[in-house]
Amino acid sequence: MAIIELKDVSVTFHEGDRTIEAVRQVDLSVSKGEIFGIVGFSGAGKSTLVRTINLLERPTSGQVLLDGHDITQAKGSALRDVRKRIGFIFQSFNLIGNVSVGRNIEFALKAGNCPKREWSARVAQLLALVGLESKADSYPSSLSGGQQQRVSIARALANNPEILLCDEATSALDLETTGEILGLLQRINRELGITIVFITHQLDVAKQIFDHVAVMEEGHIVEQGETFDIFGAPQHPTTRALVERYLGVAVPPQLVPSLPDGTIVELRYKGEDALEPLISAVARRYDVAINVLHANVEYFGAQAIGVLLVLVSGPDDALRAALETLRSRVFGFRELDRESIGQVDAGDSASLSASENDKEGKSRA
Ligand SMILES: Nc1ncnc2c1ncn2[C@@H]1O[C@H](COP(=O)(O)OP(=O)(O)OP(=O)(O)O)[C@@H](O)[C@H]1O
Repeated sequence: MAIIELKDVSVTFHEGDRTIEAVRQVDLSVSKGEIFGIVGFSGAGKSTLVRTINLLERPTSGQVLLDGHDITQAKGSALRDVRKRIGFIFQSFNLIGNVSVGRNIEFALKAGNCPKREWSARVAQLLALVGLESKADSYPSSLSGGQQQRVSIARALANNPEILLCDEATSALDLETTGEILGLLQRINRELGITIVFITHQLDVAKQIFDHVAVMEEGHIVEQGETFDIFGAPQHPTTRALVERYLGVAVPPQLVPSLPDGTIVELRYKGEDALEPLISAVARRYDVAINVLHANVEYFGAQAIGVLLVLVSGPDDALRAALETLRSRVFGFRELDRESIGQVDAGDSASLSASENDKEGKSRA
């Protein structure tokens, strides 16, 4: 059952003479209890879209539904109720620096009308949940980034929300701490049944925890579905760029001129399919040479996706027949242009990361 539905949602900003269509006609449905991810280029509209869910941003048109109820125009106590049902965590933690960790959480309890006599027990319970039992009296500045994000998670859960929105919640953290925070969020999702909507530009995050994913570009959702399907067989160029960069199928440019004649093909396959026997069988049957240039296997949840870059060479007819057989036996098949293969990685990685420069550029725009 859908806990969040966005129907034909658009958000338009006006800055002087400029009109910015940050979100365009988005339809989205998030099921109760899942972890739903939104990925895309910097400036694609991800944050704006997610902010419409708790009405931090009002849609210019379209509807936001929570549990089937239209909340788009919620005001006053109805709006407070919506906000209570939805927790929010950010990349920058947003803790109040001059009060203790415990007080940070108490502010949220107060805002949610929790009786004062229950505060101290609730703070202890929340800090235990995030593994920071001993930190109630510490100040945020004395904590590591990962610990600060744990506090912000505890604060976001103070009023027992049904939904947790995470905006680049791990982007400021190192790899190990990211893994710990993702583990905590997964536990919160499973044990407390909290639905999570998570924005990220980090495919590593997406592949570890998303059940479903939506890919955004220029305000539109260009592709959405089960994470494994979307990343395993990406259809849209933006998704392909994300996946190609992540799976690292590019060949170093300096190697390209030295490759023998032939066709370079990217084969994508489900992890359990063994490709080696297929490759040797095809090579033997058509008397062509098949050289593996690059191989990679990545796990998306429990499922693996393999990518193999091969160079197939031989007489024209045999080559065509061999390629057709390979095409019919894998679930992703793409002939690559020699000129472009060596360049895929660098260009995409620069443009896909939500770097500080991107953000500064955006705020100047
Ligand atoms: N309050 C605002 N006023 C004007 N323009 C805005 C506002 N908020 C966002 N925008 C613009 O809307 C577009 C989408 O921004 P948004 O922050 O939603 O993208 P994003 O995909 O989350 O990017 P990032 O990953 O860099 O955070 C951008 O062009 C941005 O400059």
